[in-house]
Amino acid sequence: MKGAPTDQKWHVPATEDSPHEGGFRAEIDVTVERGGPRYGELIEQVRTFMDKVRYANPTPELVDEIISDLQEFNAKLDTVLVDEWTSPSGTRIDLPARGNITLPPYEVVDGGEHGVTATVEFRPFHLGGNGVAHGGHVATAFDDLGGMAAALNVHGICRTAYLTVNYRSLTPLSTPLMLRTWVERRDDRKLFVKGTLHDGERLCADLDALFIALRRGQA
Ligand SMILES: CCCCCCCC(=O)SCCNC(=O)CCNC(=O)[C@H](O)C(C)(C)COP(=O)(O)OP(=O)(O)OC[C@H]1O[C@@H](n2cnc3c(N)ncnc32)[C@H](O)[C@@H]1OP(=O)(O)O
Repeated sequence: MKGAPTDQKWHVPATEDSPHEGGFRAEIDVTVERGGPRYGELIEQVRTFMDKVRYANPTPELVDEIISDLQEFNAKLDTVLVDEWTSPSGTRIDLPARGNITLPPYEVVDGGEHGVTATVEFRPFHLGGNGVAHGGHVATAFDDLGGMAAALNVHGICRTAYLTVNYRSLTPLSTPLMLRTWVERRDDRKLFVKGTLHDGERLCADLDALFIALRRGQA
């Protein structure tokens, strides 16, 4: 179990009356095959690159060289672009944060209708200032894992209506932290979600959020 609970039914096949038009796809094609066995290493290299860029002070010559290398990489990827529904970044549930490069890497250790428990590690590039995590990245982790708790509770797609993060103490970088989210109350399509982020015993932040279960075909 890494980017999502693997004992849940993620692959939802489309039926005749649920065409792939408008709203979320009727068929969410979850597979751990796309991108191949080393796709996770690619994502990890991208994250490491962002860590280095955040802290490097390159010479103008090195900047020229890296731009040229990146242009080559981007041209290679241009030949294999697909839509969001079939890109491995975001659907590889076997990888930290489902292989989604935009998320702080987390690993789900438990997840179901009762809520989600995950370890999350903010990377050096998630720096806010003075050596600790940027509050926006903390909110991103809460949004994704709060949304996952809501989705597992209703067995459907949910969108964030509001998300309040209380920053209780500093959130360290490069440290395994424990993030928990759970649905405290459900009122029809409204899911009131709570969450906590701990560094050991210390509470770094907590969450109070509302997620709305989407109607069929809703964007
Ligand atoms: C596993 C991966 C998980 C990933 C999770 C990531 C989640 C995200 O980041 S989603 C992106 C950020 N969110 C958005 O862009 C949402 C933008 N907003 C919207 O699309 C809509 O406003 C949406 C869907 C939230 C609600 O719209 P809609 O479905 O028409 O519901 P609507 O009728 O307005 O509201 C439903 C109920 O919620 C209440 N509600 C809606 N928004 C709010 C709010 N901000 N505060 C309080 N109550 C609210 C309404 O009052 C209503 O209550 P009641 O049923 O008691 O009258």
